[in-house]
Amino acid sequence: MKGNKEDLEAQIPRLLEQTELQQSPLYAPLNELWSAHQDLARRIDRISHISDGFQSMARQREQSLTERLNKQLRQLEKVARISDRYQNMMRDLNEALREASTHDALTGLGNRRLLVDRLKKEAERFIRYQRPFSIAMLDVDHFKNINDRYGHEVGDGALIELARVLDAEIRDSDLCGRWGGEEFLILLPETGTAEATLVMERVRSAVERLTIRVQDESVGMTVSIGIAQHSPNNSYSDTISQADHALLEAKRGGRNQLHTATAG
Ligand SMILES: Nc1nc2c(ncn2[C@@H]2O[C@H](COP(=O)(O)OP(=O)(O)OP(=O)(O)O)[C@@H](O)[C@H]2O)c(=O)[nH]1
Repeated sequence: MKGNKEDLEAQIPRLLEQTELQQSPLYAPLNELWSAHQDLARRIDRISHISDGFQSMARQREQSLTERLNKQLRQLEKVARISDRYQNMMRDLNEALREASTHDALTGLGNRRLLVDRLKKEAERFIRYQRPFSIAMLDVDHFKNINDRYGHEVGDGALIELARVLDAEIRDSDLCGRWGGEEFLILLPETGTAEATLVMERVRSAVERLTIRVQDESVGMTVSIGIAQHSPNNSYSDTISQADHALLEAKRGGRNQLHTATAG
């Protein structure tokens, strides 16, 4: 069919050019038919051109839409990554803030706020279940001398070492925190005076054995300790006061010793 069409398209113009055929009655209708055919072919050509253009435009639009979507997707992924990182940072920051608000920066032990919090809970437990607990107040003897003689930095180092020993000597269920300066508080849950005295004597003796090296010198320290058992009708701060008074007695008694508050 294709071959025939090509033949005809070559043949007809050739026939129409032959002057001797122009006399034929078929000449005029053939000429007219040929012009109409050519007109139609030109129009079909134009339409297919337009359609091609339209298709490539649609393809381009489709491509640029895909590109735009991919770009947006990449941006969203980036935002999600940043948001993940931001959330992790916030979590770490919260954790650091929580740690800073409940722990002492120098020794790493719990601070006064954490101790008070635990003391309140222990006092509530006492009211509900009558579970005994004791408090030991501990103060470094003549600590000022260490600072004055070796400097504040050595004093800081001594407090860090002391905190390590205190923490190592108590039980997991006990809580040792820095009450302030060179004063520490140890909370002993489920513990009456007799048992608290045994634990704290162990602590006192461990501190006595502790020495810190300052150049060629070995520097030692001792602690005085006041113990009080929480009792009915007392608030937790009453018990702290009793332990404080007992500590004062231990200092008065010559330091490096324990004193236990009388019940009441
Ligand atoms: N290096 C250092 N020293 C501290 C810190 N907190 C408190 N001190 C010092 O601890 C010393 C406490 O001195 P005092 O209250 O006179 O008591 P002390 O010398 O321990 O004597 P007694 O308690 O009576 O045995 C002061 O010199 C404070 O400056 C600290 O974080 N680092």
